[in-house]
Amino acid sequence: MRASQKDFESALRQVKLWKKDPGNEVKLKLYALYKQATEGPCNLPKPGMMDLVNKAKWDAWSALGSLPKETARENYVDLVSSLSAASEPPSPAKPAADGEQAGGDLVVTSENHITTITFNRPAKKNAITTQMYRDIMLALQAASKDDSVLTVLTGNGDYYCSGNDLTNFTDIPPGGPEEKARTNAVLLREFVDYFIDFPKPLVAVVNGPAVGISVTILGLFDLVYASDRATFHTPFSPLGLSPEGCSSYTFPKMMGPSKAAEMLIFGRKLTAQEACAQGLVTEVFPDSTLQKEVWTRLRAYTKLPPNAVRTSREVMRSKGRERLHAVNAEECEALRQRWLSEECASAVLRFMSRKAKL
Ligand SMILES: CCCC/C=C/CC(=O)SCCNC(=O)CCNC(=O)[C@H](O)C(C)(C)COP(=O)(O)OP(=O)(O)OC[C@H]1O[C@@H](n2cnc3c(N)ncnc32)[C@H](O)[C@@H]1OP(=O)(O)O
Repeated sequence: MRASQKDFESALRQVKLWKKDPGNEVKLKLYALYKQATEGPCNLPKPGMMDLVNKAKWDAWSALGSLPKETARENYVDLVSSLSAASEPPSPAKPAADGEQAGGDLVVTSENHITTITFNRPAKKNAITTQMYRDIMLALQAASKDDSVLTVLTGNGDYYCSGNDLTNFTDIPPGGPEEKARTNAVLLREFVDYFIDFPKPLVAVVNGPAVGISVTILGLFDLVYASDRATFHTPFSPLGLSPEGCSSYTFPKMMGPSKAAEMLIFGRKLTAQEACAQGLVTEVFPDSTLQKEVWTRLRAYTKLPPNAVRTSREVMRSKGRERLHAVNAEECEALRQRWLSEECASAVLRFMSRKAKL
């Protein structure tokens, strides 16, 4: 059945009522279909390379070619109705009370003296959004004060985490790319500082492939247990980026400068066994037994005298903390500049256009 002008207007009103941001990809599709339905094919000049947002919008609209206005209107109505019918948006993450589970892109649970923070965006391979960085910091703040002995980070689905959500870079504020780069650098520095200063043992249960920042911060963890399906990938150079999470310091210290260079400069992806041999991973488990073996072990660790555990950790960590803060500051400044580079802009556009399924 063809969508009428009334259906189209009703879909436009419906979009305004959505409580949850549908994400940049959906917004781009809606934008393109709206423009095509109301103005016809795109005949605007192509925006400059660094004007990421307008360039992405232009690409999405232009990709519709000579699609008739009526078909665009119909596709818009169909898209809105399919999205409106989809499941209710999850609630935002919050630090949980004992045993409580919060839904959303981040799930925080606290049970048996273990606080677990789970990346919960499996459809996006658990890519970390700006909100998730903030929610992780809130969760760490709460976990540092609760009665847990250990804090665990893990992922839901086939990935542990695909790193920074690359669409973070498309939402340019009024101050332009410079302001975006500055606020990202502040956010990143604060985020990594939370891991440097966290007072209790941090454990990663790496259930699948890990990319980018989810790999680099592992150098700040006490234990890293990985599935034999996990891989460890830091593709910074291809993205026009440079290392973060203090990895420029922790990785060479842990695996030697040359192995660290292979990962951090040349983007070599490590298997779980290789990462274990390099000291990044504590132990590798068959995927089928990972959960059972790891959680049994962690529960046993929580029975250890908690003050002794904290004291041992503090004496192991305190000496390097100041250095780590300095490294973090330096890495964030380098990244602030990288984010403004054409190399980085092209890489993000490449990723976005790969995904433009309009
Ligand atoms: C402000 C602080 C900044 C800190 C900076 C940190 C630096 C980094 O973390 S750099 C690393 C950034 N991450 C990446 O480069 C990974 C990009 N993703 C991929 O290469 C691939 O998606 C994958 C290898 C992880 C998985 O490939 P696969 O073919 O199996 O699945 P896809 O169809 O590509 O992905 C499914 C779905 O997930 C979306 N997605 C995956 N990763 C990201 C991401 N990092 N950012 C945003 N979205 C991501 C992907 O677009 C797909 O979505 P759709 O199904 O809607 O198309």
